[in-house]
Amino acid sequence: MRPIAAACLRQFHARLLPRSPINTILRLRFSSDLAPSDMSGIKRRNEANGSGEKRWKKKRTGKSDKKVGTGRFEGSPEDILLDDIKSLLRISQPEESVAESATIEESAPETFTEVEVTISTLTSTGDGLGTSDDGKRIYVVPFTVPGDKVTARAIKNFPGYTTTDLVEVKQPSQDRKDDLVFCKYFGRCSGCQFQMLSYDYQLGHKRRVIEKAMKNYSNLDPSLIPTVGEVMSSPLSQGYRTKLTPHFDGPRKGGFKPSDPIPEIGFQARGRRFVLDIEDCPIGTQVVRDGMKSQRDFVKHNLHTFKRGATLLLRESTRRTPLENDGSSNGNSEPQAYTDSKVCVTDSKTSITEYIDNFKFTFPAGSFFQNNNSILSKFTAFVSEQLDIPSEDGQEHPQDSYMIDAYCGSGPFSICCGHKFKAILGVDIASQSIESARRNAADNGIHNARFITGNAEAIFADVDFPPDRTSIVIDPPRKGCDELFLQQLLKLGPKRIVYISCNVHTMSRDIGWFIDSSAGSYVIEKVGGFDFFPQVSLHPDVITALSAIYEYLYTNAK
Ligand SMILES: C[S@@+](CC[C@H](N)C(=O)[O-])C[C@H]1O[C@@H](n2cnc3c(N)ncnc32)[C@H](O)[C@@H]1O
Repeated sequence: MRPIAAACLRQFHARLLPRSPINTILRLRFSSDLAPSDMSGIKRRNEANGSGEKRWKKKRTGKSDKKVGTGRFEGSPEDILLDDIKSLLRISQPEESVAESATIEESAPETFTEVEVTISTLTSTGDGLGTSDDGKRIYVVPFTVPGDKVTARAIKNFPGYTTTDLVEVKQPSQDRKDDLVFCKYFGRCSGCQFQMLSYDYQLGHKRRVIEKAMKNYSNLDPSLIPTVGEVMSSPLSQGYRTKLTPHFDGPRKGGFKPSDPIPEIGFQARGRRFVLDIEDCPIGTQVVRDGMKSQRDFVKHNLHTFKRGATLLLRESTRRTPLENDGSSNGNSEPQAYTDSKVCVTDSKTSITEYIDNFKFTFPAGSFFQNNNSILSKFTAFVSEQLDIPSEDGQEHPQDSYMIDAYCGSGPFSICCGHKFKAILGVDIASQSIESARRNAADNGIHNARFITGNAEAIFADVDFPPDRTSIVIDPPRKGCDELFLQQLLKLGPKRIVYISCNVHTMSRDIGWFIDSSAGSYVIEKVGGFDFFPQVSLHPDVITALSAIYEYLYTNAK
C-alpha cells in the first residue's frame, strides 16, 4: 500500500576512497515505530530487517556490498537516511570513536522528553538533522529546514541517533516560508513535507541529492561524473497528481459490521503506523480531488460491503474533443484544436486515456503511467533529444537508426520519440502494459515498433540492430536494473544510453558499475533531474535522466 507520495533517492561510497568502518556499520535499516518519509510497507520492512541495534554493530566484511552482485545496495530510504546521519556524525566526532563505541544509551535522551536542536542538514529523505551539544548524537527532526532552532520530542533511540517529533520551531531559518503551506494536513500526513520551502529551494535540494547520490553510490572517480545539471521544474507545483490511492484499515476477519464506526480514510500519518483521515488532497488534480470526496462517501455508505481494509484508486482520464475550426484561440497564435474534459476513474480495470502533446495513450487505470502529466511534454522532448545519434559529420540524427525501449510500460518513449527511428523494440515484464504499448503505437501511427513481454534482458535475444546505430532508453522500477541486464547491455554496446530513474541511488549504482566495467568505452555525458513530485521528498520525487555516450566499444572487433 503506498501513501500519497511514492518516492526515490539514494547514495554510495566511492570505491577509490577508503571505506571507514562506520560506512558498513551504518548499513542498517530502521526498526523503529518511525520511519523516513515514505512509510509504505514499513511493517514488512521491519519484520524482514530485525533490530537496528544489531545491524549497527554488524562488522564490515571487507567486500563492497554496493556493487552489482550479491547483497547489492537497494537504495531504500532507510539506508539513505542512515548514510546521511553517518556523514554528520563523522563531521562532529572522530570516526573510530563512533564506529566502535556507539550504543543506544550513549547520550540518549529519555523517550518523550524534549530536546533543543539546531538543524544543520536536510537529508536526501527530506528530514532535518541536528547534532547534540556533545556531538555524539544526531536528532532526526521532520518538517525542519537547515538553520531552524527547534524543540523536538525524542521518540526512539538508536545507536548514535534519535528519531523525534517536531514540537515547536523556536527560531525559524531564513529559508523557512511557513506562509507557503497550502494543506491543512501538513505536519501530520507523511506526504508533501516540503511545503514550507520555496519551490526554488526544493529544486536546489533535489539537485544536491543527485550530486550526493552520484558521488556516494556510483563508486566512480569524481573526474568521471559531470556537473549535475539543474533540476527541471514541474509546470504545476500543486494540483498535479493524476493518481491518488487513499486507503483505510479494516478488521482482519469477518468484515465490517453495520455498527462499526467509519474508519479513517486517507494516507499514512507521519511517523506513525495509523492512517490519517484526509478529506482533500491539494496535490491531486481537481477531478481527482473531487473523486476523493465521492469515494469517501461511497465507503461511508457501503462500509458493510467491505470484507477488510482497502486501497481506493482515483485516476484522472481525459476526453479530448476536436473543435470545429471556428477561429477561436487558446491565447497563443495557434488556434485551439480541441477541448479536454476530465473524469475520475476508480476501477483499476477500466481503460483510461492520457495525452502527451498530441500523442494519445490508453491503458488500464490500475497499471503504471507517470502521475504528473504537466511535466511529460518537456520530459519526453528531452529524452528524445538525448536519444539522437550525432552523425559523423554533424548533428543530424541518421535515418537508419534504431531504438530499444527497456522497461517500456505502455510505451510513452517509443511513441513520443520513436518517429525518427527506423525500428523500435520494447520490453516490459507486465503483459498488460505490453498490450497497451502495442495498441498505443498503432493508434499513434508508429508501425515500426515491436513489443515483447518478459524480463528486460530478454530483449538481447531478440535484437539484431547494429549497435553503432542503436539508442536505448532504460526506465527501470526503483530497484534499478538486474545484473544480467547490465552485463548484456555492455556486451551489446549501443551507441547511446539514456537511463531514466525515479531512484537516483540505484541509478548511480548501476551507472557506476556500467561505466567502470566498460573500461573507458562509455563516458557519462549528462546528469540532471526532472521534478515529477513537487512538495515531496524521496519517493518518487525526482526523476533523473542521464545519458552516456558510446565511444569506441567494438569498433575494432567489427
Ligand atoms: C518506472 S516504470 C516505467 C514505464 C514506462 N517507461 C513509462 O514511463 O511509463 C518501470 C516499468 O518496468 C517494468 N518492469 C519491472 N521489472 C521489470 C523487469 N524485470 N523486466 C522488464 N520490465 C520490468 C514495470 O512493469 C514498469 O512498466
